[in-house]
Amino acid sequence: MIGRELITYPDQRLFAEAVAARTLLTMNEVLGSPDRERVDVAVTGGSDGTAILEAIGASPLLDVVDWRRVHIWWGDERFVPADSDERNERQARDALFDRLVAGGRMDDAQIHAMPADTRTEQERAHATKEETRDALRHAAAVYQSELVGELGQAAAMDVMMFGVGPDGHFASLFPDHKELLIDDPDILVAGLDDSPKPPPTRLTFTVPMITRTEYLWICGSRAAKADAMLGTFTHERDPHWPASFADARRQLLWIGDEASTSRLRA
Ligand SMILES: O=C1O[C@H](COP(=O)(O)O)[C@@H](O)[C@H](O)[C@H]1O
Repeated sequence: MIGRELITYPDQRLFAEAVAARTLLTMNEVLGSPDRERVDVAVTGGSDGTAILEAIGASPLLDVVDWRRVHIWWGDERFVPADSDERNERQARDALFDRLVAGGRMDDAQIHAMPADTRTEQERAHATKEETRDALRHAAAVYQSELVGELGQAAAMDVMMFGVGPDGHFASLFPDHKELLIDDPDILVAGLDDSPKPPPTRLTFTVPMITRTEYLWICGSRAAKADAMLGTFTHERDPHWPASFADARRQLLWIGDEASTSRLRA
């Protein structure tokens, strides 16, 4: 495992602005490497993920990045219909990407959302457990094919940012759930139908996909995340603390505010 570092900002606003600036500068640095055509970034949902995307949109550094060379992916998604407000994609588009596309900075084809549940309400309501699992397996395979089609067999992100839940989950990898233990390097995306946080059906990057990232940041602000920041930062590959499985090739950071990192600094 690569060494981990903890960074603390005074409050949630400065935390979001700082992660936004770090993301933009890192994307620009990656794009500056010789022979580099594109940068691939996986974003996250939830309160911190959305605050960071809003801060990217408001950042004075927004245009240091050549957005025509940026590809956006998701580390996890709620497997619900495409128009559901629960979609991480919907929240991220509202917070940032719709504006970048409408303003001509990016093309919609650069935004790689995870598949939505295309079944009708009736089909979903009457589906057996096995039918729902089949739908999830199919959706996971579709996203994996898109990753491999775009980035090759060794598909990897340059930058991944994750929120951390109060229970220590990251992506849709939950405490003591079997998807967390997938270690087959050929399985990049998995589905689950028993998420303890609603909705129960979700898609998620697996640990092998996550840990081949260059820059990886676990982001959690506010007091509600204090236990999770402590538990995930101070354990390694502990199934009770999913984000403790985080690893990266170049940089691995836990980023919080004073309230969320209070127990780590005590
Ligand atoms: O359900 C999810 O939760 C986590 C954390 O969300 P938060 O609101 O507690 O910050 C999020 O990172 C993940 O993408 C999302 O699907």
